Amino acid sequence: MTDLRIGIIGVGLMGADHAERVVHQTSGARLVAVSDPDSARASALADRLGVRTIDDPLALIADDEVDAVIVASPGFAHAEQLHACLDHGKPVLCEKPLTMDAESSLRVVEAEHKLGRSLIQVGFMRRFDPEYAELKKLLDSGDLGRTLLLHNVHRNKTVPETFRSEMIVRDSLVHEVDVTRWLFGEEITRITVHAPTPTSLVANGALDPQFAVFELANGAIADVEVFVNFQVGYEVRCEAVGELGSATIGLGSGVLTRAAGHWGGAVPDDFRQRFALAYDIEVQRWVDAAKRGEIDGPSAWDGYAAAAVCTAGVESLTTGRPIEVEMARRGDVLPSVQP
Ligand SMILES: NC(=O)c1ccc[n+]([C@@H]2O[C@H](COP(=O)([O-])OP(=O)(O)OC[C@H]3O[C@@H](n4cnc5c(N)ncnc54)[C@H](O)[C@@H]3O)[C@@H](O)[C@H]2O)c1
Ligand SMILES: O[C@H]1[C@H](O)[C@@H](O)[C@H](O)[C@@H](O)[C@H]1O
Repeated sequence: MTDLRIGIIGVGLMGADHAERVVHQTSGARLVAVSDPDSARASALADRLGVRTIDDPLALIADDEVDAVIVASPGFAHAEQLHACLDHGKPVLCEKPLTMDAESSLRVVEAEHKLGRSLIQVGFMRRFDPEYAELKKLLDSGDLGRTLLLHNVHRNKTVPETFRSEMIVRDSLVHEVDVTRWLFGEEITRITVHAPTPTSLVANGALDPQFAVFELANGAIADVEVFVNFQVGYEVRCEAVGELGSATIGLGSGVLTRAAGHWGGAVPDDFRQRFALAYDIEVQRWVDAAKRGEIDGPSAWDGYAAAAVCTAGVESLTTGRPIEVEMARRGDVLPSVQP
């Protein structure tokens, strides 16, 4: 079968990483074009990888040589670019978040449903991380009994100055929203986001760290510490507590060294090292599925559900109150899709 010809929109940290992945790691796919308003950045990458630049992202989506699109622009640009992909019938792997709020995400879900084809996969890559996948398998096996609690830690070394309190919910906490829904197979019905004393090391007034509590439809609870200016490095941990035992992932059990009066290992700098394998698997499975006219991963509905929880999360952060999550009923929005 011929290669899937891919165009990438937004080639900052994540888009450039995906570009290298498509060129060097992914079989059955070929990178043909990139687009970024920072034209120097786009040209430098395109020259190095031997592909075209197309200034206007919507022109990249419409381009005849592009079969499928990876959207790695900032979240505020996703809605317009996703609708354009749907209008042109092109499969798209869209980095999280699907869009910045529940309402615009629901419009995307509805537009895709109208087409009658699943064209959108959302970049919730933790579902492809071997440790998370093993945890999911263990919980589904029932060996730990019913899962009652989930404790999560999500720390970034630093984030850009522009990353403010709301972004911590919509762009960072959104990962735990997705893994919680996925691990439990249940919706989050209520969210409370607490803002403890912020770190003094950020000058933009961001409420960082945050501590969120998710209440699920089945009565289970998940908690999340999200701290995006932790200084040390990238840490993502998750402990599930069941009736018969617990399981923890993300302890960084790489090489431990003992030398000169110290022992220890390395902490990755950011997500590109910690989740490298997850991104590789995610992109390969998306390419394989796109060639079959399918998706193989989190759907637009999953992106919408996460956006609905984060919309309530931002309200909780600003009011200090627990907020009920308002989510459309799946059967009303997607009448012809199995529950
Ligand atoms: N799955 C993950 O673990 C992961 C990790 C990092 C980022 N992300 C997601 O990837 C996306 C990009 O994040 P990043 O960290 O690479 O950000 P970044 O700021 O490093 O890069 C964003 C790029 O998009 C370009 N851009 C700005 N406006 C644009 C527009 N309207 N159209 C096209 N390009 C535009 C910028 O010039 C920049 O080059 C976000 O949605 C983010 O949440 C996901
Ligand atoms: O966009 C990034 C990305 O999604 C990372 O995986 C997450 O750890 C960061 O907090 C977020 O800012």
